[in-house]
Amino acid sequence: MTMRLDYLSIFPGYFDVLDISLLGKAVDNGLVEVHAHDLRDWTHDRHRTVDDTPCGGGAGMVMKPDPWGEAFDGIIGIEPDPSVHVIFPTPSGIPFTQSAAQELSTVERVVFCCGRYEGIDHRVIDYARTMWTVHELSLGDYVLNGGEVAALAITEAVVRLIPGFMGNPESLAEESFSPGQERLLEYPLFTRPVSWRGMDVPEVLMSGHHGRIAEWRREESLLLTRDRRPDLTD
Ligand SMILES: NC(=O)c1ccno1
Repeated sequence: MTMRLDYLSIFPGYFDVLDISLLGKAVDNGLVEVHAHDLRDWTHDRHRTVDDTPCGGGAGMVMKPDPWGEAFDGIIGIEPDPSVHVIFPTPSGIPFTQSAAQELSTVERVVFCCGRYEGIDHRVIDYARTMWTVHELSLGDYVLNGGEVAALAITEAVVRLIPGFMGNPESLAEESFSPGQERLLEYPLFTRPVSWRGMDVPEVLMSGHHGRIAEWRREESLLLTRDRRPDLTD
């Protein structure tokens, strides 16, 4: 399966980075197909206007619905299709989690709608919900200047889970938040040299005793999770 990823933004250049590293390799080996679009290509005035003042007053500008609607028509189509997943990165979205990344890694088409200014006219989201499967997703309780960086983060979290993307799928099994990890944070990692600036790799990790190593790692994960993310252990 090839996953098609579309990005709608007034700064499509943000997505040039997807040609680099593993994501670039995923494109080269046909796992993903990436299309970045400039929302202004669906405007019709000299200034290629995409925003206007908010109805009801308030600071800043709101993204007009018209360019979004025409871009949807051109990029996705005018027929409803729930197999298309449309993502609006927004601080008011539901928290984006590893399980959401896992679910999205199995779909064939994802369209990212990257808002700017104060946000997108809500009718755009309401319209999208009548046509496709919509996700309003938040990376965390903070505000970015737009959805582009969040779209890149979500892309990386999703694409790396596509079968065939990671050279060694085993490396996914023990990461933080991996399925079967009981929502535990990953244990501390070490490699050679065994001694570095007066600090040594924990002896148990050099013992070759797999049972003890597994026990040490689980204990470290439990301690780390309890300390940093007690919410995960509820
Ligand atoms: N917190 C977020 O995910 C976000 C997306 C756009 N601005 O903030």
